[in-house]
Amino acid sequence: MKATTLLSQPLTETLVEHPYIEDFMTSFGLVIKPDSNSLQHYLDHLDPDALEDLGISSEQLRQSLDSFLAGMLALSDPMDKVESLTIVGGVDKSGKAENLQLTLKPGEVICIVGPTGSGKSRLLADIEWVAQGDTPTKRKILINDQVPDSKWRFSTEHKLVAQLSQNMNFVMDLSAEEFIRMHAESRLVTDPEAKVAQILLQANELAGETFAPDTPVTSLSGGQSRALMIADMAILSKSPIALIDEIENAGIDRKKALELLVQEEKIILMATHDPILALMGDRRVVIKNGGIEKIIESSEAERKNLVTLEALDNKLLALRNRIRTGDTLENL
Ligand SMILES: Nc1ncnc2c1ncn2[C@@H]1O[C@H](COP(=O)(O)OP(=O)(O)OP(=O)(O)O)[C@@H](O)[C@H]1O
Repeated sequence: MKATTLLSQPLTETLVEHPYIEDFMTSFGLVIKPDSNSLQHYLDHLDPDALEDLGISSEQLRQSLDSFLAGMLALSDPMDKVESLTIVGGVDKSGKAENLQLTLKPGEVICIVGPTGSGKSRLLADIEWVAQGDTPTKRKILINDQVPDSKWRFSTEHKLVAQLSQNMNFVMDLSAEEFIRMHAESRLVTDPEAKVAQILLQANELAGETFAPDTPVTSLSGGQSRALMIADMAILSKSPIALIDEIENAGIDRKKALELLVQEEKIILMATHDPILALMGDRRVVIKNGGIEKIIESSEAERKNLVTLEALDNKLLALRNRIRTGDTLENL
């Protein structure tokens, strides 16, 4: 299903095929009915004054709907299986060749490390854009050892990378359960209710503080909304690559979060300088001056130190909790 067809066909068809559009409009206080007009016609004829009363402009609504539909269509379309992703080296900022070919497989966790401005985001962007020597780094990305089909690049329906961004700005007035159900509905899964239940369960396991299914998404804490989005990404997203900026220590079980994504056979790329997360990764890609300088495999000796680091982390977490509850730190 192309977004253009979705906009031009009669609403009687669109709303049956994509029931979540109705939920989307309802969440903004708008009514949409199945009739012979198209979604485009509906959007073009919304009363600007009524929208103003609802606190949203026509452009904002359109933008929000576009990104919402892109996400939904990406979720609902079957994808080819990605068995491997290969980064073919390009050049660093001085033009020096990287001279490497790095192959990543599903179930692997790769950390991207390097100083500020070194090119970590650029590497992630090269992967997301499926670069073919046409970015400043001149890197090339292969999928299953081949130059990939351009659909990965140009179609919002085949997203290679699912990104967990740092800020979760929920604009919709929905409960956690309704929000997840809306995602699940767009998938042709046999039992969407079971998926919804599974996501809520996993999210609660990841979140430090549990939340009820009827909690409005806007009332979730930072850790809870992140936990919800990680569980949603692991269980519903079909994108074979999960890209995660730092999973900060916002009351979320980072180890379980990673395990959940690994279990779903995704390639996980994480830009982080957190020692615990770095050691949980299989490999660390070190970026310097815009190029991949080296690749470090997490060693046994490093992994052993994970226990010590976790103990330190728990100690800091306990101190943080004391600060949170108004305690003082004279006695550690
Ligand atoms: N190989 C390269 N050749 C040319 N320009 C590059 C190369 N790699 C990165 N750059 C450019 O360098 C700038 C900084 O890179 P980037 O934003 O990826 O750094 P970063 O490591 O993510 O930084 P931060 O940690 O501050 O977020 C960007 O403008 C990026 O496009």
